[in-house]
Amino acid sequence: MKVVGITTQQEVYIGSKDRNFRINEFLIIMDEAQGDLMGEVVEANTYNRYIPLNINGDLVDSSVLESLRAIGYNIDEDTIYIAKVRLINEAQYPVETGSDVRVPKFYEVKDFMVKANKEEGLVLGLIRNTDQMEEDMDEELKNILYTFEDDKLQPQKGIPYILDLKSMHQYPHIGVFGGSGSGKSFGLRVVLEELMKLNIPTIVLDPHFEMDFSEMQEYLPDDEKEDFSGKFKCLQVGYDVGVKFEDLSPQDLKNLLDASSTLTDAMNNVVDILYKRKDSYQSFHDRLKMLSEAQEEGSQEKIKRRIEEATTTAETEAWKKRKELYDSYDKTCPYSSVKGIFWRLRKLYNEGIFSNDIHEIEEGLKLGKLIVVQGSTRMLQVFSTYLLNNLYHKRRDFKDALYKHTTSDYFPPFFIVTDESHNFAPKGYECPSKAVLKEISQEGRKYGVFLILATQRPTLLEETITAQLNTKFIFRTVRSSDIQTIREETDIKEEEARRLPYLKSGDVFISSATMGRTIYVRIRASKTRSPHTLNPFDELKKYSKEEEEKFYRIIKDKLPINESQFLSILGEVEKEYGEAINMDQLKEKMEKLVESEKIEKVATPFGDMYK
Ligand SMILES: Nc1ncnc2c1ncn2[C@@H]1O[C@H](COP(=O)(O)OP(=O)(O)OP(=O)(O)O)[C@@H](O)[C@H]1O
Repeated sequence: MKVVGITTQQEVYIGSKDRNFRINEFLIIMDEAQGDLMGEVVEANTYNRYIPLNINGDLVDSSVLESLRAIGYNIDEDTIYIAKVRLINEAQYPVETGSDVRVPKFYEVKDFMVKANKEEGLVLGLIRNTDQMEEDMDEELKNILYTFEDDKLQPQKGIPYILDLKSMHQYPHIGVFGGSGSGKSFGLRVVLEELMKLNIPTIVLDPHFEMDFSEMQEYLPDDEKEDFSGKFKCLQVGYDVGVKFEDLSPQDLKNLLDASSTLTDAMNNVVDILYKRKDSYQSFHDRLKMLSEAQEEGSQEKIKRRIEEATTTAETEAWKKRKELYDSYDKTCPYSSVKGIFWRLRKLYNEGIFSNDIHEIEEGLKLGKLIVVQGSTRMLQVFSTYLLNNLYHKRRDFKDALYKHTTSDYFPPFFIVTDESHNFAPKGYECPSKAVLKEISQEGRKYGVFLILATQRPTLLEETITAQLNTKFIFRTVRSSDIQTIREETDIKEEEARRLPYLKSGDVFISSATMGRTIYVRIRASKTRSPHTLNPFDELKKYSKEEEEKFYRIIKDKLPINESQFLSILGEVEKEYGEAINMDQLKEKMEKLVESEKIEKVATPFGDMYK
């Protein structure tokens, strides 16, 4: 392997007769004047005279061919391999043409590639095209992961990619970008497994109900299986967790109502006026209700008449209360805004938001657990605003108290992870969850609160947040507007950007400030799997088989059954089956059992007999 053609201080071409190059592999150029120079292949080509070389649309740099010829390559006969190599550090002078090139030893690249040990970092995958350096790699870096490729679990061949967790103190946030099916969720799962391994408190917003870690991948050998059950907890908004109304500040309440559906200025005003400290849901609800009912009457006279016409003391009292509210607030709180707030409040209540609190989440985080908060995107938008504000401020108060030498309850540093993050921090319009995420993206570092934000559409994510994501995982991306955003927001090179639409699922460019460059990685095989991995068609088959089994168990003891007996057994079957069944359905189910040869059907003078 030799340097060929015109060189610069940053870039050279390398030619070889017998060794094909791979993108992203490292090579060492032995420059006689400047010593060893490390470079990375950014483009690999083969040249054969019958097929003109064409790099990037330009016809081959004739200097490359000339110098190949000059240093003894038979370019008319042989196939020649050519690599474009970018130096890791700029050379002082242009590289000497004709310099020999060799593959580096592990210790020569170690500083570029390994920044943390496996006990303290996140073991996320394998650095692609580093297999040649594996032999003399440190023992503790060997055999620490598997990849899953070509439908098989593959042993580690190359240098592991270990994300340096401690460096996050300096470079705190991570972005995960990639189109549908590119391996984003799978990658997130691996990150979360690693966070659990290290007992890092983590909160995951999971709109897809997929971040469950109970099921192991089928491909995993027994000795690799790991029980995560004590390390994570899935909690559903509205069932397991919610907002304790009594703890809400007026701003929290406004955020919640706004997340439910946008508040006008007048509505904001209504909350400021009508919401009292220590209000319970019921007391606030009743105040809104009674005021709006009084406003519906339309005037003080009409309300007075209601008081006079009341037939019971309770009714009189209720209308007196309404009158009081009407006198105090009618002028400042327009009816439509009161109704608007009332309607939004009811909606949140009906969704169960106020039925619980976040105690379980706080306790889980304090124990170093991964807490998965599940709910529809809308519910999570509403709830996360409250939750994140709350947790972030708890952590902030604790740290601030430390600085000020005052006391505050301990609250640990933690990660916030979410898929579909553009829904929580959209570009171009305001939403309550965006404000808190923006604040954390800008200030979280100080307090030890870290973000991992995944999205299919980086273009739709709030720009000021994207700019704060110091480490970016870039999976396959096809949409040109997203590729453009990625190019603007990361240091990926033009050659890498061109490869983005063709990346395999699970292959990723990791652009990180710690590494100072982009690294091409295969995400390791996850240990656990998503509960949704069952193919929908297999699911259909499984479901109907289970249903058939269930029906068979019920009917087995009643055989033989004549068609004429259907009506008499229907009630009993229905009861045991637990669902309403009519005569036609009963017959259909019996026919299915005949079809699958579980039972037999014979014709008799009294109709069909099943046995
Ligand atoms: N590192 C990997 N190793 C092995 N298989 C992978 C890897 N990454 C992804 N896959 C496979 O590719 C498929 C798609 O991956 P995944 O579900 O993570 O995509 P996605 O980017 O999250 O898509 P979407 O945004 O639509 O959910 C999965 O079936 C998964 O099994």
